[in-house]
Amino acid sequence: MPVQGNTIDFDSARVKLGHGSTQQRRNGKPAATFQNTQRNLMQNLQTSLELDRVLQVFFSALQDLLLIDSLEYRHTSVTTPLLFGQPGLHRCSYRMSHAGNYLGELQLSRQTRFAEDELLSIEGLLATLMFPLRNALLYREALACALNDTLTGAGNRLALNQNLERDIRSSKRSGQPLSLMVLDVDHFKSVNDRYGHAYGDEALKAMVDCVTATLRNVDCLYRLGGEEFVVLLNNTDAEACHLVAERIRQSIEELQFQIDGQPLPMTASLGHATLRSQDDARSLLDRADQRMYQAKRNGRNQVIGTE
Ligand SMILES: Nc1nc2c(ncn2[C@@H]2O[C@H](COP(=O)(O)OP(=O)(O)OP(=O)(O)O)[C@@H](O)[C@H]2O)c(=O)[nH]1
Repeated sequence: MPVQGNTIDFDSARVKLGHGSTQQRRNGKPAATFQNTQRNLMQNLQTSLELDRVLQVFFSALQDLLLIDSLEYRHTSVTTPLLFGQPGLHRCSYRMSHAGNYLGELQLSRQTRFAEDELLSIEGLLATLMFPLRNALLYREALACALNDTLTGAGNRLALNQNLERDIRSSKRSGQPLSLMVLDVDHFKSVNDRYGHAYGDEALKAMVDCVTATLRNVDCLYRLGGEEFVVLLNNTDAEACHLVAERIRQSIEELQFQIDGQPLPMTASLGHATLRSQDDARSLLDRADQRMYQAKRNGRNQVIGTE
């Protein structure tokens, strides 16, 4: 597939912007088209800090000016590339950076080859995208910091509160079941006491990786605090939740975590609960929590899902 590649540092792109704006004449379109597009783009890009939205606005503006079939955006912080439109045969791609900061890779495509003056237009508009894109990436990063536990990368309590409220509303509206489980690592104090806090941290991270690997992409793990975690399972009834909880319990038991080459056996106790019509976030969490304590009292390393 033919690719016209470019590395674009936005400082130099801004120089090209002046050049491009005087030369924009495509298929008989008046020069004002580029300037109008750019002016509209400037205004519309101010309306959102969401990366998806910013790129969608940019894609629409490009399509106003040029024939473009698709836009694909990749960045190390974005797990799945963001794709708008249907990819065509010919592509031009840009690796974007500003003041030494990597801003991602953007690829445009269509069925016919891009002409030089079109590439100039694209670069001119890319310069307009620079600050909104940088701000959207910073916003994303700030959100991730605000909503994730810094040690383990699991969601934090704020994220749990937000998502649980949202999921309860959606479950009550749709009638789809919603379950959650509370997980607490067993005898974790003895890990810290025996090996030190730093190794305790490593053990917690390994446990979180293990639980995450056991979950579907749509299921989320949150750290309530200390060695206590919550897993939120949408569209999941009590029976299915029990199976998932049992799978998690087993995978933690089988986790081959080592400290200085020595195996460190780890287990966890889990309690789960499924949303009832009269439940709110507090009562649902409390019920799962009580069952987790029941599992502790029963001897730990087990799952309890009914009273
Ligand atoms: N390394 C590390 N330890 C933590 C962290 N947060 C909490 N802890 C420790 O986790 C331990 C929890 O101890 P307890 O509440 O007594 O529970 P436990 O020893 O796991 O015993 P049971 O829950 O009854 O099975 C304490 O030693 C805390 O210091 C953390 O971020 N890192």
